[in-house]
Amino acid sequence: MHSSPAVRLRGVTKYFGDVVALDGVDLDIPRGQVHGLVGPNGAGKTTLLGLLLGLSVADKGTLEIVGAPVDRVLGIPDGVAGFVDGPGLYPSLTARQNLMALTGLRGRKAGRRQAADRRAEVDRVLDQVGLVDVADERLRGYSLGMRQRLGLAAALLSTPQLLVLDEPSNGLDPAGKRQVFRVLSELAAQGAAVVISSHHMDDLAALCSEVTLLAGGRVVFTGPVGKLAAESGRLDYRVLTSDGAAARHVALQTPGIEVVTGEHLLEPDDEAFVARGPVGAVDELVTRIVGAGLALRELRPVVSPLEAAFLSLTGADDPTTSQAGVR
Ligand SMILES: Nc1ncnc2c1ncn2[C@@H]1O[C@H](COP(=O)(O)OP(=O)(O)OP(=O)(O)O)[C@@H](O)[C@H]1O
Repeated sequence: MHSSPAVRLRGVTKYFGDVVALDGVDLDIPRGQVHGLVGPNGAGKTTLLGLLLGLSVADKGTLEIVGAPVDRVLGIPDGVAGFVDGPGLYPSLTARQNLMALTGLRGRKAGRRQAADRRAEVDRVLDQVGLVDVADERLRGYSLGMRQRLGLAAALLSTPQLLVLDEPSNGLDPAGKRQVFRVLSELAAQGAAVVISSHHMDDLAALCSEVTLLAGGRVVFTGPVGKLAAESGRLDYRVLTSDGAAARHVALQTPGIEVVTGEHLLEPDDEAFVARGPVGAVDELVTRIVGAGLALRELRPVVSPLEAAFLSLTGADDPTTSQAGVR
């Protein structure tokens, strides 16, 4: 077993001209987990992924990947695979030809390998990502989701200890997403670290054991998803009862509960209302509604706990902006 984390950053700073894209980032990402990077636009997520992939170098600080210090030179560190801005593959070749070409390149580095071994490896990764049936079609005709899967297959060829992906579910249908998530989870279960960046809170909640929240180039939070959700002081719940007016009155009398108004939060003529408060106050509200002889027909978070934490920690949790999370 390896004791070093998959990623260790200390004081990492990256400038683009006057812009500070990363500002003194300290971060440890353990092996054996899918780790999510989340944050508003321009937070520094892609910049961080680029450093892990050796696409750029830090201006200050130190970076260690799978136990080895990263020098200030461009180039993908040993044991790392992945891509940002889409996988760089040849559109005029088939999926299988692309992957064979990649194993050929690697073969040159690691000594010649038998063509049969390479073919078996290519078949293995094609099967993992569900592209066997279309493996002999040219990429030119591939959809975005198929290209994403092929990019993942290419990354898996090297059995990475650190896999880095930007929005891995882009373009994937629900079945494709499930398959890709299973592959990522299996890789993590085998001891690798998988670092993904995403704006999709549902995906992050489903896939990641830990997340790092970046804002303005700084780490605002890093740790288990459950802990992040708990940091969100207040949650918004849609409350539907047998008597909207009476329940609203009960809510207004319940300590810690605020009734959030705003047409954007509800359907027109909706009997429901939105109650905002910490979990304990919402518990009390439910008890009071039932105690008042009203039937509670629905109680559901308006945004997921992860999204609520994101909004609160990045300072975007006023009612106007939280409507972005309302479906
Ligand atoms: N090549 C570049 N040249 C100049 N500025 C850059 C460059 N790359 C990133 N930046 C700037 O650095 C900051 C961080 O950008 P980055 O792309 O890392 O954010 P992000 O969190 O990935 O955002 P998004 O969610 O929009 O993809 C932004 O202010 C961005 O404009």
